[in-house]
Amino acid sequence: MKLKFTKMHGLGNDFVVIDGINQSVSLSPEQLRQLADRHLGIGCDQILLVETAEGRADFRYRIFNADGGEVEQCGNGARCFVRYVHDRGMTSKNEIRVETLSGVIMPRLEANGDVTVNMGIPRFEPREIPFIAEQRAPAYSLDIGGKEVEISAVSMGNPHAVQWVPDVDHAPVLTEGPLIEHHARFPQRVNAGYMQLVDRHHIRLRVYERGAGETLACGTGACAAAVAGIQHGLLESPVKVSFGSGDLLIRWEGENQPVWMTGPAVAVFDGEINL
Ligand SMILES: N[C@@H](CCC[C@H](N)C(=O)O)C(=O)O
Repeated sequence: MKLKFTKMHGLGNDFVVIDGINQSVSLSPEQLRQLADRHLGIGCDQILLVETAEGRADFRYRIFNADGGEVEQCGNGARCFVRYVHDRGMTSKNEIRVETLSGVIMPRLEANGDVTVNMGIPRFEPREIPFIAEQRAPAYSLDIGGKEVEISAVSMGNPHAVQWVPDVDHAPVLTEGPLIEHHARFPQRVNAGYMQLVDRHHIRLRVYERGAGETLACGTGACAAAVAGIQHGLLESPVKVSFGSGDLLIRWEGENQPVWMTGPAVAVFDGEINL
């Protein structure tokens, strides 16, 4: 099968974006892993598949991690998705409704080319994350190989475990991240975020992503970290979230309110691959 694709990224979190409306696409987990492989395929953190909506939205978009697993949500991917459908003339609307596995999100293309996304309402109830705990708490203690680590658990449609560290540059992201990702108390695995407080409106963040490893940036991770910091009274909206590769702006007015994320989306090249 010959497949047309576009390589895109949001702050270096990179994607292979595939138009499943104008070409017929059916990809096995093995083919998805091949596309994502940086040596044997194109290379990316996630594969984004653009499809026709089933409900009353403008589009449906499906997200697959580099390990081939389908997931509910992707913040950087949502911004790239909007640039993709605009750049191809697939819509002329600046604000579009997009179906994802975790519900409808509403991204908006800004005049300067950045994209703002209403990422939906964060969830904290353990069963909604899902996370095994008797009841909701602002923080939980996790046993990571004999060491107790304090995390906040948040769902942005996908699961996140966020912790504070004094210095992200020296955080144990690569050693501890995989243990948190596969921790038995997260039955669907989890994205592990490490945040350093800079001031009440600014954090630095690294994320070990479920199914992809550490990425250069994570949009839902930025939302989850900002929300956890605001809930703990350490941060105030708006929050600038800095990755090594650039910044996202996150706004959240509190419980039962949606999280808004603004940031860039970049197309790198178009290509065609034989699978
Ligand atoms: N990079 C994404 C998140 C992609 C999905 C995540 N790895 C998961 O498994 O939930 C983002 O920008 O949010």
